[in-house]
Amino acid sequence: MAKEPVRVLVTGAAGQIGYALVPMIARGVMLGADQPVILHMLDIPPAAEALNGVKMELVDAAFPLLKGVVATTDVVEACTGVNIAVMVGGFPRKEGMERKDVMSKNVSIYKSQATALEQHAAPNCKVLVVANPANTNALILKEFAPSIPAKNITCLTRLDHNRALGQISEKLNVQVSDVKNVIIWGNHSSTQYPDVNHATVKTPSGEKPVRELVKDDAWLNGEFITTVQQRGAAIIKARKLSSALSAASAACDHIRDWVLGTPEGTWVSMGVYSDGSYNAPAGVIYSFPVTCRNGEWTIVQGLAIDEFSRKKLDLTGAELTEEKELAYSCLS
Ligand SMILES: NC(=O)c1ccc[n+]([C@@H]2O[C@H](COP(=O)([O-])OP(=O)(O)OC[C@H]3O[C@@H](n4cnc5c(N)ncnc54)[C@H](O)[C@@H]3O)[C@@H](O)[C@H]2O)c1
Ligand SMILES: O=C(O)C[C@H](O)C(=O)O
Repeated sequence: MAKEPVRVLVTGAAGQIGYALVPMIARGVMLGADQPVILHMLDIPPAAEALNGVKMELVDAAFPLLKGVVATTDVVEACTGVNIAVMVGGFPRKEGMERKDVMSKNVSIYKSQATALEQHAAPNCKVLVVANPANTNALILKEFAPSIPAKNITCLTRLDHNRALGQISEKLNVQVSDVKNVIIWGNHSSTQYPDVNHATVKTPSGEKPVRELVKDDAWLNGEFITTVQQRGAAIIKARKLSSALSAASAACDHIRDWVLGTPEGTWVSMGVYSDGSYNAPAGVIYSFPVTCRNGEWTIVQGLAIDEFSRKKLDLTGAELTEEKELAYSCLS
């Protein structure tokens, strides 16, 4: 029997990530090739005409899984009945800006959209915040939508996770799909800590630790980390626009693994509401290694954290605590 359609909201759908993301969702990349979808697309009035153009293209693409399109500038209409909300709407960082610089514009958007989601989304709606500062926008959304369970509100660090996999695969000249279990700890910002201490590569003679294969701790503790931390800025410098196709693809990976589950023996990175695991600050949205099953994520516990990593986990945690304060001061 055919599955019932899932309603997926994309905010900021007339923007660059939106333009890359909606066809991926409509093709089944996010929820599977047998899962019909109804797309809800929200943008602001100045982008209404462009949004309508995206809707026209979705119709023209004749996607078999796409069972309907709602394109609107009305936040209540956009949020009504949605099962999944991908929050991309906001103002992107320009060259020379830190993600924090876009804080005040974006947190107020997330405060008001929290209320609309809380009141109108389907029960158990899963929320992924992409717009920067992603962790803190997600936290504000959580704080102002108290009836949405905290476990349903996440932010995107899968792009950073995928960037780390990509760097290791290039360094070792191996398939990216053979590399797994990197971790992004903390904030989706330049303080994030991409950690390879538990990462492995599938080789003809079994799974081997990344450190053993790379045999270059100076690179792993130096250039590898800064390349991943600064990759967003490098893309902005090269394209004069922030990353879009890789961000859209990572958003699909995030939701797919959350809903359909992570493969056995594999974890992924997700920004989730911190319970203080690994002595990260509790009460902020912090990126952890997680596994997913039956639509729920669980933080992977018991990984050894060395002294080098400890400092980096603390540094990015401190930035999130500071961002939380800054966000509240912007809202007051
Ligand atoms: N977490 C990540 O890994 C990651 C990666 C890339 C980009 N980003 C962030 O994603 C966001 C979107 O990036 P983009 O390149 O698509 O930007 P963009 O400017 O091309 O698109 C953003 C869209 O949001 C719309 N918008 C603005 N305010 C809105 C509101 N209140 N409600 C609904 N829509 C609204 C704009 O009109 C625009 O169409 C930015 O904040 C960017 O920094 C995050
Ligand atoms: O770096 C940015 O501002 C854009 C995005 O967050 C990215 O990581 O590419």
